[in-house]
Amino acid sequence: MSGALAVSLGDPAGVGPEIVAKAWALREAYGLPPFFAIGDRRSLSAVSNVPVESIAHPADATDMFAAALPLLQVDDPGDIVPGEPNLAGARCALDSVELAVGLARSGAAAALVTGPVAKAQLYAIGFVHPGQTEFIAERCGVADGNVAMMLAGPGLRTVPVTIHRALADVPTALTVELIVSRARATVRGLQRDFGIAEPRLAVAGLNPHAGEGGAIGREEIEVIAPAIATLMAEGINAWGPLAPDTMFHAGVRETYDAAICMYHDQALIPLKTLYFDEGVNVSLGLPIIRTAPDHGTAFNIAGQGKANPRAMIAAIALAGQCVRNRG
Ligand SMILES: NC(=O)C1=CN([C@@H]2O[C@H](COP(=O)(O)OP(=O)(O)OC[C@H]3O[C@@H](n4cnc5c(N)ncnc54)[C@H](O)[C@@H]3O)[C@@H](O)[C@H]2O)C=CC1
Ligand SMILES: NCC(=O)COP(=O)(O)O
Repeated sequence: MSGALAVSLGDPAGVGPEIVAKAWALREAYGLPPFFAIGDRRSLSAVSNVPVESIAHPADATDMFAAALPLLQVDDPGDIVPGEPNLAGARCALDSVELAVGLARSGAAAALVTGPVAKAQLYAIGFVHPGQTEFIAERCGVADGNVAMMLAGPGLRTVPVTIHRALADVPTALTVELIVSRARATVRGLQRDFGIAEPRLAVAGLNPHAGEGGAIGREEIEVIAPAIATLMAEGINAWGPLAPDTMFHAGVRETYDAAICMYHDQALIPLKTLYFDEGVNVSLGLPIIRTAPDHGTAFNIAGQGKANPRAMIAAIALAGQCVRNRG
């Protein structure tokens, strides 16, 4: 692989710096590709003793990686206290992602892995996107509907069609066009980044029992089934709408490569229940590769040495695998 991966540390008061430092310490055990951190050095030194070396350019990271965690410094003008987020930290987290996206877009970084940010903190500094996924898509010039947020574990991949939306708004936000565009992005991503030639998509219903023939809701008949028909007409191997409560058991999981889900928790609850410690969030449909651990900032344990780095390790490893798959 040419070039190191850029890993933003996320909120300086969250577990991001700790799990990135731990991932570096475990780089040989997990065979991780070279990466460099982007963020404030103080957030690392507050939680870890791993050696950290500042770099001026990503090209310097690969040679240094064996001896120290390379760091591109982004200043956080506030106090950094693990577990106590503030707005300066949110600004630092956002600046770090911004820098990392630019490096990935220019080819200076092979891929982008983002540490966890607190959305409420970002909103408080004027961040207008629902999450990092939409922000990165915009910076890459990709329309929101053409990116898919996929959560991936060893035996399950799920994609929510509507993402960070109030549940009350989901039925009106669900359209044939949105389901089709997310599914297309999923198929292209599975082909390009995961090497799956003919991805199989299982499409969930919205209502209990997938609407029970219209008796418990009509979205399946009026929106989801027409979207599936459109996908099938394009030659995409998609089927459903499936009853959401039964499509995640082990036997059914074996029959598809990704589950297209109608809302955030329908997709993330099964994934995090089965694979919280190793779940990866992958943005599909972008010109760059972007992954992240599935979990959040975990302020309640930040700075206590308790954070499990496995999801960050899985995110770095998967980004490296996607780089290789893209060739
Ligand atoms: N990709 C991202 O940047 C994401 C950010 N978030 C943000 O994170 C913040 C907190 O969200 P929560 O719902 O509390 O979810 P969370 O994932 O931060 O924490 C949920 C529970 O899991 C534990 N946990 C999380 N990561 C862990 C780790 N690596 N090792 C051990 N235990 C861990 C926490 O201590 C907590 O008990 C929110 O502001 C949300 O916006 C949430 C999900 C993803
Ligand atoms: N719940 C998933 C999540 O919050 C991921 O959001 P982001 O990667 O778009 O910031």
